[in-house]
Amino acid sequence: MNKTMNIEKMKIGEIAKEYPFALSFFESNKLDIEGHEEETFEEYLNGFSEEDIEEWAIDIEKIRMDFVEYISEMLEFLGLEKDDTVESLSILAGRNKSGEEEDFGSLTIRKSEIISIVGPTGSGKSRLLADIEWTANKDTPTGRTILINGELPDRKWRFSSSNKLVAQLSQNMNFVMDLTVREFIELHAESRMVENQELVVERIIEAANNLAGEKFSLDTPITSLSGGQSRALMIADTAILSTSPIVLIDEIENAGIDRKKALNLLVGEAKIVLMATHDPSLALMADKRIVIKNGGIHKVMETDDKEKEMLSELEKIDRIVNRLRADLRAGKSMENTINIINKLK
Ligand SMILES: Nc1ncnc2c1ncn2[C@@H]1O[C@H](COP(=O)(O)OP(=O)(O)OP(=O)(O)O)[C@@H](O)[C@H]1O
Repeated sequence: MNKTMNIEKMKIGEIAKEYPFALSFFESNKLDIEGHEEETFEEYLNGFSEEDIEEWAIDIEKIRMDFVEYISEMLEFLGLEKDDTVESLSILAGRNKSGEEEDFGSLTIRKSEIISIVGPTGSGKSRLLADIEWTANKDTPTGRTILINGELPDRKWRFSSSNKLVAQLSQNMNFVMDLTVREFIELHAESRMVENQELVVERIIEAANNLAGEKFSLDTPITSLSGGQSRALMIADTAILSTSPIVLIDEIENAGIDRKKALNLLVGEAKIVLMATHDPSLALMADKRIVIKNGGIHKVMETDDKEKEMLSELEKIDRIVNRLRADLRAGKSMENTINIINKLK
């Protein structure tokens, strides 16, 4: 459906919120909309007196038509007229580091699928994530192409900041801004135009503290968060605030947070999730894994039933290692945990 059809029936305040670029139309036409937020654009135009119209040589009918056309052109330019749902993401083969063609042809990942990316250090896992983030079109070192819903993606995904295709969680999380945790979350919530900000802030801090070992508060300056805490904050923030249909995760393992909880939080909704990992349990939580070798996609493997069965065993081992880590961090002897392990044998 054409979204501009009802624009004249929308209140000016709503227009400004939904189509921020409309403000530059009002400005360039010297239309002062302040205080008229509750009126529709039609009512606003009808509100001009005969004297105003004469004095300012306002052509009401022309402004009305120009406005509808402007909004419609902007929406088309930004690609917002189309349906936004991302059903699938496809990777079309490029070349490995030696310049040889990748031979997997193409790989299509559908909504709600989790894909892990594995391979030796330096093999090109982050490069693949970067290709997806940039929606590569043979314009990255790998020569790969990324399709969304089977087509070359729209321009809007590269340019829009509030409507991003991809939410990226990377290894390095260096905050330089002088903000408290609360201010940081509020800033994000504002830019995403969420309603009920206070509730969202509370949910994010709660989820973040649920992932991080050492708790932090809303008044903590973000620059004094530890690596694990800032990672936990970013994960909770992305999971709860981000509307991006694709989530890319570069190594959650070394962050000192509960990785499995983090993954569950991120995967909660119908999203496409790709994560680079060296961790067997995380890799087994994925439906498929992409094996990278020498910069190229070497093969794509399904997680088979035998491996899935192993997952619960692996989780037991992880729990023991986590316990030992907690002992270690708290300055306790690890003997107690070791005794428990021995009893389980
Ligand atoms: N197909 C390719 N063609 C050319 N350069 C590539 C290709 N794939 C990866 N590279 C380059 O190789 C380098 C290492 O890749 P990358 O950082 O993606 O490795 P990684 O697997 O993520 O490593 P780590 O496990 O250490 O994080 C990067 O500079 C990347 O741009």
